Amino acid sequence: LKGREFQGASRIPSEFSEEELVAMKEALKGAIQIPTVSFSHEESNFTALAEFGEYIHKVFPTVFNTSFIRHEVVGNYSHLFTIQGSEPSLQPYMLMAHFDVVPAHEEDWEVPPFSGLERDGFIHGRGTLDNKNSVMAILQALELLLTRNYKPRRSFFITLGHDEEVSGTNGAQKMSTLLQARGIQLAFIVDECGFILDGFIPNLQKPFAMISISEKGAIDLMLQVNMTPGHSSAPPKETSIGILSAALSRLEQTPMPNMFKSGLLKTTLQQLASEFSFPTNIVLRNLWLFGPLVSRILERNDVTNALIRTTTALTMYNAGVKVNVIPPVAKATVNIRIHPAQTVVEVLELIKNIVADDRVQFHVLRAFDPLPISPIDDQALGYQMLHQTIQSVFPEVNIVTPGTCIGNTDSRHYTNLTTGIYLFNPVYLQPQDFRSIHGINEKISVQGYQTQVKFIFELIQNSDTDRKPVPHLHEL
Ligand SMILES: CCCCCCCC/C=C\CCCCCCCC(=O)N[C@@H](CCCCN)C(=O)O
Ligand SMILES: [Zn+2]
Ligand SMILES: [Zn+2]
Repeated sequence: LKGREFQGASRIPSEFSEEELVAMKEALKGAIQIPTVSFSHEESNFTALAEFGEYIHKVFPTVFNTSFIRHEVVGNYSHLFTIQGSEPSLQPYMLMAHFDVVPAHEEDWEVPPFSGLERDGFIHGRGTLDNKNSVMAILQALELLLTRNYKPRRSFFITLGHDEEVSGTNGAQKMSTLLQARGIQLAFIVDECGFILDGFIPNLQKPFAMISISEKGAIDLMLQVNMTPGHSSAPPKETSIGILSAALSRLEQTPMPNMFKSGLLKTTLQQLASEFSFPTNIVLRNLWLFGPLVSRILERNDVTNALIRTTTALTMYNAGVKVNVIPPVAKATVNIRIHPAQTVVEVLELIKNIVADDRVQFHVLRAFDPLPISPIDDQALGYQMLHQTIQSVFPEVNIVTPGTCIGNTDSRHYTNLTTGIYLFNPVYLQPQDFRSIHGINEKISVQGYQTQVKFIFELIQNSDTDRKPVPHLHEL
């Protein structure tokens, strides 16, 4: 299946001049230098968000001056591009990314987080993986295609959110509402989260591509205990702090059920079996027998544990007004990430049973179910387009597997427009890179970024196909 070649249109090779390669990385560096930080729902660096809009106008002039591309600013800072294809019968698709970033504490970094400095072949800074790399790579690939006189057959949208890190309610949610009002239905969406994973599984030497086809749900839950205040010189047997702490400790010490049996990680491991030598390959091929053993091993690692169960993180605690006053109220907030095989209602019930104390009140601050699981069969255009493009751009990657995003992305605001949501950032990710996302020393290799541009350049052309995807060989 080769997109444009099948249509008789000549395919534009993904080859870039030295000058273009340099311009690519310089454009990303400039984007990193704009501190588009989302601090909270109320507080963002609005000046930087506006500056980012001016910046993309400057570095991608062709995108903004092409007759078949419509650009709109939504929610003051987010960007919606409608790229009109020549074949209206082909259902459009959408490429997504976000350009807000989480804060960075400069002192902890080896290289200033908003410097975009290039060192040892890497571009350093907040947003180089999450997710300005995608914002810039999408626009860059389109700019390069347009300068080669590309005109798509299949229409597509590009949405660039400005508030993903604080829920996407002003950006993605508004763009979704706007597209819905226009009657748009999408063949598929591609957003951040999956990667080419390298070094996440012990004894697996080779990298593999994981396309997330669902993402976990979430609950922000506030627990509160009210008690009568009084003098600390004659304390009661139990205080609000003690009762709440005991409840929180029970939550931390009682893991949610292991859902390995009904999760996607099982499929991933079965697909990876052939990459291992004896006896791991036999174990992974026979998970009906070795499943309990394997899932116990997966529980030991924080990332794989997050993939097999709902997790409960104690993130905020507040109590006490003065050292000699028994506090009237203690509050804590727990951030829960729901496994795709469970729901908000089920998890809340489990939480209440674990806490098992009527003095603890529960206030749900925000909750949403996991995303539905997107199809990956031979007719699933989005999955097949990504699969095909991975095979051509990363020929060294043998295995492409579906997975679950353990975080949340803006894509969850678009479930009204499509059933095919695929989360894949075409970049190599090692465990230390994973820790740099929202952590310190986030960076991307220059070559990795240039390959990401190439990937999108090819993905856009591949998506021009009007054929149903042909069956591919399964790894199983
Ligand atoms: C055997 C397989 C091993 C798999 C290893 C998986 C490695 C995980 C790879 C990537 C995960 C990166 C997650 C980044 C996307 C998350 C985006 C994010 O941080 N979103 C925020 C949204 C906040 C919205 C407001 N509350 C979040 O989830 O907190
Ligand atoms: Zn992100
Ligand atoms: Zn993030």
